[in-house]
Amino acid sequence: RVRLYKWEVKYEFKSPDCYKKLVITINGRTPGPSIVAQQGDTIVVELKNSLLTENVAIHWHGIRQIGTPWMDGTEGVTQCPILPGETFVYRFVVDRPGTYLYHAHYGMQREAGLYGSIRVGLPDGETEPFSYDYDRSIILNDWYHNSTYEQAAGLSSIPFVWVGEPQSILIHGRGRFNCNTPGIEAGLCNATSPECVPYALTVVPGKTYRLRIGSLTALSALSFEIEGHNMTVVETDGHYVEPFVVKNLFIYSGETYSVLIKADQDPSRNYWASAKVVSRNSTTPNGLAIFNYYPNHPRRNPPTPPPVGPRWDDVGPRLSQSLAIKAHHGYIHPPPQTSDRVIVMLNTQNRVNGNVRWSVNNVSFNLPHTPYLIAYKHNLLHAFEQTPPPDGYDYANYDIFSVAKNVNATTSNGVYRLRFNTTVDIILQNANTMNPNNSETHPWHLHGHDFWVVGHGTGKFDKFNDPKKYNLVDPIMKNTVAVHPYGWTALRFRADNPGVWAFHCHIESHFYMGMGVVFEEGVERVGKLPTSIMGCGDSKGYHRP
Ligand SMILES: O=C1O[C@H]([C@@H](O)CO)C(O)=C1O
Repeated sequence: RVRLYKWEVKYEFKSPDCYKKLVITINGRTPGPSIVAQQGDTIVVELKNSLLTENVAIHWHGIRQIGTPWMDGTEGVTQCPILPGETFVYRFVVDRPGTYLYHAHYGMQREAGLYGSIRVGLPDGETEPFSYDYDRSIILNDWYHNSTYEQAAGLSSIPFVWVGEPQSILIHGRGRFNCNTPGIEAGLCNATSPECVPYALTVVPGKTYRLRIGSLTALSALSFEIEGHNMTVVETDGHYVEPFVVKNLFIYSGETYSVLIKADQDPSRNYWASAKVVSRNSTTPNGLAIFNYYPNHPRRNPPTPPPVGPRWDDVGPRLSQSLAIKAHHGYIHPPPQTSDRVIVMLNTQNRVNGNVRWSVNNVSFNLPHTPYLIAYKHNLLHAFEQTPPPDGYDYANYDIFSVAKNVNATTSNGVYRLRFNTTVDIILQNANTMNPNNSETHPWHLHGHDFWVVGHGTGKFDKFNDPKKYNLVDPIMKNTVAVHPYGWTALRFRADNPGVWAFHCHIESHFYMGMGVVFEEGVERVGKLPTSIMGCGDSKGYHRP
C-alpha cells in the first residue's frame, strides 16, 4: 500500500514556549504531521520547499532505506539540498514495525522545528509481545530563542561562541518560558498564548497506554517521568525490549522508546509529566506536560509540585539503564559471534586552526559539496578526500581523563570504506573535553542500519579484555546509542546495505562541529541514481527534472 503525504515546508512565527520566533513548519505545524503506516507500506512524501531563500532535506530516522540509499535525506551524503520553490518526492518502504522519527538533515535546520514522528504498525493479524489499550506518540525537544544561523555562526567563529543551554524543553512541541524574565522585549512573550498551553496526555482510569517517546533535542540528554506512575520499557528504535520497569526514563537525542503506563492512580486529579536535563549542569527549567485523568479538566494543574528528577551529574543510573536494555527473549536476532574489523573511535574536543571542533581519532569531519553517493556513482572522486580516516588512536599515549591539546587534529571528509557483507565493530571511546574534569554524553546515530549494542563500560576500552565481556547472547539492536562520560560503547553491525551512510553524534552543534564519520559499503551494487537528488557541487551538469 502506498501512503501519500503532501507537505509544504515554510517559515512562520510561532510561540511554542510562549516566546515568539521564526520556526519551520510542515503544513503549518511543528512538530510536523505524524506518518502512520503499516509494515511494508511505501511512503511517498511530496515535499514542497516554500522557505523562499533556504534549502532543505529531510532524513527518515531509523528507516534503513534498503534498496533506496538515495532517499535517506542526508544533505551532502545522499542528496543535494532541495532548493526553494522545488518539490522533491521522497519514496521509500517502511520495512519494520516500530517507532521512528523524521527531521531536517541540513545544517542545523532540525532545531528550527522541522521534525515529526513515524509510527509503523504490524501487518493485520500479527500481534506485539505486550498488550495495551491505546497508542500515543510524543516528541521531546529542547528549544532556543536565537536562530540556527546565529548558533552556527558562533560555533564557527574565532573566538568560539557556544550555543549555551536551551531556553525551554518542549513536550510534543509545547513548553513554557517565563515571560517575566528580565530583558525580554515587550510583545515577544505571551504567557496566555494558546500555542504554549502545556501538552495534555488524557487517559481513561484503569486503561494501559503505550506511550511512544522520541527525543530530537539539539543538545540535552533528558530524564522523562510521570509523577506517581512507573513505566515499563517495551521497545526501542523499532526493537522489542525484554520488559523492565523504570520510574524515570533517560532518553538521548535520536532515540525512541515505547513504554507502557497503566492509569492506576487516584483518578480524581491530574499528574505532572516532566522532562529534566541531565548530564549537563543546565539552567533550563524542566519541561512539563499534564497527565490528565479523564474527566478532569486537561488544564487543571496537579495539586502537587512537579517531580524534581534525578541529579544531573549522576552517571550511574544512566549507565545502569543502558546496561538493562536487552532484546526481548522472543525476538532475539543473535549477532555474529566474531567481527571482521574493529574501529576504535576516540571522541575528542579540540582546536583545529583556532576553531573549537569535535574529532574522531583526531579527524574533524566536514561535509563535501558533492554528495558522496553521487560522487561514487558518477566518478567524481576528486570531490572528497580519498585518504580514509584512521581505525584507531594512539592508545598507549592518550590519557582520556585529562585535557589534551591534540595538536595533530585535522579536518577531513574522508570515508571509511567497509567491505560489503562483513561484520564491523565500532568502539566509541569518550574522553575529557577541553575543560578540566569534564566529559559529556554523546548519542551516536547510524544511518542505513541497526547495530547490536554489545557493551558499555567506563574508562578506557581494553582491546584484549573488554571484548570477552560483550553480550553476544541477547544484545538490543538500535540505531542510536549513548556513549557516557569517560566511558565507551561497543557496537556491532553488518555492512550489508549498499550505499553511503552517515554515523554521527546526534547533538546538532556537535555534528556541525565535526563529530561524525561516513561509511561506504557495496556502493558498486547501488543502481542508477534518480536525477532529482543531483544538481549541486560537481553534479551540477546533471539535469534535475
Ligand atoms: O561543544 C561544546 O562546547 C561547549 C564547551 O565545551 C566549550 O564552551 C560545550 O559544553 C560543548 O558541548
